[in-house]
Amino acid sequence: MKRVFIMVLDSFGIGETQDADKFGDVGANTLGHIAMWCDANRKNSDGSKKPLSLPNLSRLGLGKAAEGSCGEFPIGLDKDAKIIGSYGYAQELSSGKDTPSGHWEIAGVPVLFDWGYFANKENSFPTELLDELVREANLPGYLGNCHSSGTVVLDLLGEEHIKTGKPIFYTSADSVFQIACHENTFGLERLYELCELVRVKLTDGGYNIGRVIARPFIGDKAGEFERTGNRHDYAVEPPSATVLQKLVEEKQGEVVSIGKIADIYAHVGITKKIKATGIDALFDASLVEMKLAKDQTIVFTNFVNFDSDFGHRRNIEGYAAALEQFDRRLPEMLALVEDDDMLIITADHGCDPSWHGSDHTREHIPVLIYGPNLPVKNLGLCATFADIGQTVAHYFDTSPMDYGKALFTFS
Ligand SMILES: O=P(O)(O)O[C@H]1O[C@H](CO)[C@@H](O)[C@H]1O
Ligand SMILES: [Mn+2]
Ligand SMILES: [Mn+2]
Repeated sequence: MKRVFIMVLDSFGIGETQDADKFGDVGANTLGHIAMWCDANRKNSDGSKKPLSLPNLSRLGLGKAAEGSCGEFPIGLDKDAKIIGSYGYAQELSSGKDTPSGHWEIAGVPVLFDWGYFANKENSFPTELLDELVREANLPGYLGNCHSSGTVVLDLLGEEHIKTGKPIFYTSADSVFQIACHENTFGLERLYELCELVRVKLTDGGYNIGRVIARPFIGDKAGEFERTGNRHDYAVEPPSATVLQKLVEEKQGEVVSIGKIADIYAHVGITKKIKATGIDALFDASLVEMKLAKDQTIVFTNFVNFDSDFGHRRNIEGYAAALEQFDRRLPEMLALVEDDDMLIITADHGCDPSWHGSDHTREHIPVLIYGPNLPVKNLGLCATFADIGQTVAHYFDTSPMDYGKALFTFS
């Protein structure tokens, strides 16, 4: 039975890439800096040090992959862990350090063109586009129109939004048009409709923007607003067939999306979609689908919370605790990996919570691959995230991907 389980820890980078200077990210290291922070700051109740503890990811080779990536073993992780899988680190060929680029490249399709960006920090969106939106969606106006962190912008403009009914438009260093609206006062369906309109305008207008993101929230006043699990991403389609699409079309296989995966691939090459909110719920859903998975199936989960709740929020302590929570549950997942299966634990970019600003960071991703019948070896540097997609293509014996090299041979 052939099954692949891909777990993306969204934003879990393990050290700067060679081209990090182009992104202002020289020195960024999501895992390394979390580990350093824990070693320096975290204490047990008796006052003793409480370093980062990831024993199960360490058994999959995380510490050694990170050491390969940046030259330093993450402080606190177990250097002597008995390694049970293959481990390495990958650099990104894609031009951006965003979620779709990272995921598409993992599935064998790097983004070699340049996305469009709204580069201006203030008055970020073109006036003619905003005017059209106001007219066609019958809006009383808009708020924001700037670069911002999505939680900061709520504290700043959430109350005014409730009072005026004007949606909050904002963007970031990514190729995104984000819209925050109150679920009750503005209405969730109305927010989705507005996003759909913006998606059409951006595509038809040739803006080349990767995603429109609906950011619904609840609460009554600044400091108490909360974003809900009803976030919805409207992505463009990958430029060519991903390994997901090849498995479905060439082998009549199944691809089960858990969390944001379906949205990220614009629903192309996905046969089943499960939504879940929070690391535990995403983990639970992954276990359920792994148990149900038949031959020729990929179960593909995106753990968005590492990025959205901790990376962008620059919350080092929270990121560390979330990693430990994931790690504690990992034995439940390892127990479901059968003889011919392949479990891949990886990431889509970095988002160093110790870094300036609130954007992603250009980093290597970990490539941790486990299966009872697979080799245990150091994979070293993978020249592209697409090595993962090519490995999966070889494993399922689909037509090969244009990018990446298979990390193993399969008989
Ligand atoms: O600050 P929030 O709203 O979480 O936004 C972040 O989430 C977007 C999608 O990952 C990124 O482009 C970044 O802007
Ligand atoms: Mn991401
Ligand atoms: Mn992000």
